[in-house]
Amino acid sequence: MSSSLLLRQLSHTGASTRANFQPCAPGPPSSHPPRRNGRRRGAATISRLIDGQREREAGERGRIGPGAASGGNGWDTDGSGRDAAASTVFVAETMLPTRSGSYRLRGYRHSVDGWESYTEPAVVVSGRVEDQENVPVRVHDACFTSEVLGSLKCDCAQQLQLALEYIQNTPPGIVIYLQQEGRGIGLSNKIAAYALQERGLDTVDANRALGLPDDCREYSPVPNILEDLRIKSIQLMTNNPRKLSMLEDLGIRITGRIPCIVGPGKHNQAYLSAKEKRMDHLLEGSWCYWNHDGEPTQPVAGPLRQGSILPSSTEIAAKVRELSAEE
Ligand SMILES: Nc1nc2c(ncn2[C@@H]2O[C@H](COP(=O)(O)OP(=O)(O)OP(=O)(O)O)[C@@H](O)[C@H]2O)c(=O)[nH]1
Repeated sequence: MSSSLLLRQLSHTGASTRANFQPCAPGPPSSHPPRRNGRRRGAATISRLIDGQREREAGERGRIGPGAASGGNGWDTDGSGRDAAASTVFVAETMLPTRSGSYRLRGYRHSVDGWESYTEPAVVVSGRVEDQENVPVRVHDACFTSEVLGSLKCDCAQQLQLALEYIQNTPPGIVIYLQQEGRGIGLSNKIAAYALQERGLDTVDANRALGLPDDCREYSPVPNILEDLRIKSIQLMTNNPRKLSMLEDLGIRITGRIPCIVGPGKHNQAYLSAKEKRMDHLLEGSWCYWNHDGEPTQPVAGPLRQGSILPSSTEIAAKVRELSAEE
């Protein structure tokens, strides 16, 4: 999709330029975790690579790849003790020329289990974000099928492109890219869910039929990365109320929402409608996620809680066979 079309779509919701963007009125005092010693409760420490001994050791053991965050296992984000083992390490920065222009690209490593495993958040930066308020931020989760293969079944790749072009055209802004494929269930589980969607289930029921949560993403790297970049407050580029409230619960100051709506196509119409009807995504371009009573809207599905156990790959494969045979 061309840049101008994308910007027209933002313009439809009033967000085409920074000049005409009106941040939402802030909601009621949020339930941010209190800070201990000036630090956010639950915020992990950002340490530079030089301090990352355990992280280096984990790397040497070859444990790179989806960890607790992407599998959604063992990480409790309900506010009680999420700080225990999470930390984020800045690794390096480079300039990256792309089709949408040049960006600073920053690499991080993030662990929620004391570096037994880790994920690699990447951050795309446009303009000077340090010490700024109201910085447009897109928190984007991996979608191999659309971003690498060009799948038309969802809107993920277009949303990523929209965000990249937005921050390029109206800097400053950042895109935080997290390895949480399939809303956190992982690639093969998402493929299993797609197999069931071919048989008529929607994006929510397909996950449930496999015994998987609707959404088990967690965002613990985000406050650390914002802190590392000294970003004081953000305007979140999203249509997803769950993401807004989860980030707010992590202590992030959200001063506004920038809708991230892309036009529907033949192949993703059903998906977009399920996101709106079943997952409460704000796909009609509303500016505020706070409702008229000043309360944040409630997320429809919580993250996995500590101790939750996902079905094994054998169980998922058996379930797909069983449901296919029932037809
Ligand atoms: N389980 C599952 N995951 C999907 C499906 N289609 C896309 N995804 C994943 O969904 C994630 C993106 O989530 P979305 O619900 O599309 O959007 P969002 O990021 O929550 O909300 P926005 O910020 O408004 O984009 C990516 O990790 C994709 O890999 C699907 O049918 N099933």
